[in-house]
Amino acid sequence: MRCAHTVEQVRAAESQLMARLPEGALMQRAATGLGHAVAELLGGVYGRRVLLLVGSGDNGGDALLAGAMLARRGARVEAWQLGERWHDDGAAALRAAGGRCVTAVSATATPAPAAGGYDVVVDGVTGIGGRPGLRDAARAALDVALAAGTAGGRPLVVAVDTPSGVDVETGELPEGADHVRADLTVTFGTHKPVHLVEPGASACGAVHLVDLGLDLPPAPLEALQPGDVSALLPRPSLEAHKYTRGVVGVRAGSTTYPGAALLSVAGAASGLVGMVRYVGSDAVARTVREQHPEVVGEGRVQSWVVGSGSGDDAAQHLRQAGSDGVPVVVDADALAHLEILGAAEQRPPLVLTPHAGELARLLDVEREQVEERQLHHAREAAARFGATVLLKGPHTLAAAPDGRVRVTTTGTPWLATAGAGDVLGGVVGALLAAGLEPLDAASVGSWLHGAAATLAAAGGPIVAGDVARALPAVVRGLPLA
Ligand SMILES: NC(=O)C1=CN([C@@H]2O[C@H](COP(=O)(O)OP(=O)(O)OC[C@H]3O[C@@H](n4cnc5c(N)ncnc54)[C@H](O)[C@@H]3O)[C@@H](O)[C@H]2O)[C@@H](O)CC1
Ligand SMILES: [K+]
Repeated sequence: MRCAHTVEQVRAAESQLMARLPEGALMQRAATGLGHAVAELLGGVYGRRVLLLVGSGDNGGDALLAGAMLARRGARVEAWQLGERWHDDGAAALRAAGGRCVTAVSATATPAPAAGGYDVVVDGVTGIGGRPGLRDAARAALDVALAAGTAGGRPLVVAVDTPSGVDVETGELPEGADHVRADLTVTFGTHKPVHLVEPGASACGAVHLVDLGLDLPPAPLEALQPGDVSALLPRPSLEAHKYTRGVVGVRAGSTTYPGAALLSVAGAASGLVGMVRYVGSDAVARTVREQHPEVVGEGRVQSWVVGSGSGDDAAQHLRQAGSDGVPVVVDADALAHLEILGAAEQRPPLVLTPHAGELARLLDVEREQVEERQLHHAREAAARFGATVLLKGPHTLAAAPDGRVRVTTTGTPWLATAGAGDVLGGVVGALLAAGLEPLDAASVGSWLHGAAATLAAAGGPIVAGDVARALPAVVRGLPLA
């Protein structure tokens, strides 16, 4: 599991560990990891040109100590002091190693870059102690530094802990203000939300975690890894029969949108449960069975998938599904009718699967607000509706009512195609029927769906049905649990 902790949790764990270590040992651990990561990125150290942008806190201290390590190994290292003060021991170490320190850098007094430019700019302006946005001195220094590439092109950018200027706790970008965009972010101890949550995650580039040996509490934000998915995936036991594996019911599609029925069923019928039932008009049910002969009609189920392409029938389907008391995936047209299910405490467990526009309507905000503050709005909706919310997008979030969130890191931009959401709803419904808790079903379903899309796409275009067809191969390729 990739875990992201809050700044408060990180600080508590760091102070516990610091109390047991000699002074400065923890920062030295961080700086050593940072120095190695920069060396690896550059493919060597000797003769490389390194510029450190150094703020007033310990983030800058990390940069200075890593710079000293690189200077000792033959890099030409320069540090620009962007705050009124900086980490004195770090600056002394850099000087002792032969590095150059430029103090009192301001927006109006930005130094001329070294002749020949820089291979790498290390952003040590702010880390977990920073407020969102870049101050003028940092912005001006960054502009000058990024323009000072070598003959090989613009310098690479390595962010220390977090790209300065982004909101560490939420992954939000400061409105109207600037932030660093890194090629590589080297973080310490654990991930922070910005490393996993968009739009900030994209500003991190690749993320490298340096272990500090922190003793951390459970994380409020996680990203499943292949081994986690494998461990959570329901697998048939030796004694299994079709009913013990779970039965999922699909109430989706209509004569106007028969494709939604076919794709929801395709997701549900990708082999993760013992049986799939379809409930809808006779004409659509016939089409479904022509393409999926294994699908049967109405009867007992362990979960429902409701709403995609249901049109005017969505409310009625949701009421009927909700009256069974089994978990329900509420998608598309059904999202507008949640009140039909009564008060939160009377409802069966729900997984809502909105995209940003649908979630905006549910919360009565603008779509842009949801896109800019995805973590906030996913959590807000999960708490307000007492449901697991799968906010679909380039980096889908699964939020539980208790505040836990999982980020989906699989997927490909080719997945932005009509009907892909219908397949996802079917997969999540199947996992609910197979016995997973709503947060597990939503996050595992989304992970498998993204991985199936990547596998099917293989770098090229796909349609939604390809995702469902690739799903068994993704399951086969999971590491052994
Ligand atoms: N606490 C620890 O034990 C460890 C901390 N480490 C490093 O220390 C960092 C945290 O250090 P700090 O708590 O000193 O905080 P930071 O260095 O992240 O930033 C705080 C400083 O930046 C200034 N600042 C805040 N917002 C700013 C902005 N928008 N623009 C410019 N300056 C701004 C503040 O006035 C303050 O001086 C971590 O991110 C990590 O890099 C590591 O060395 C590992 C150990
Ligand atoms: K930084």
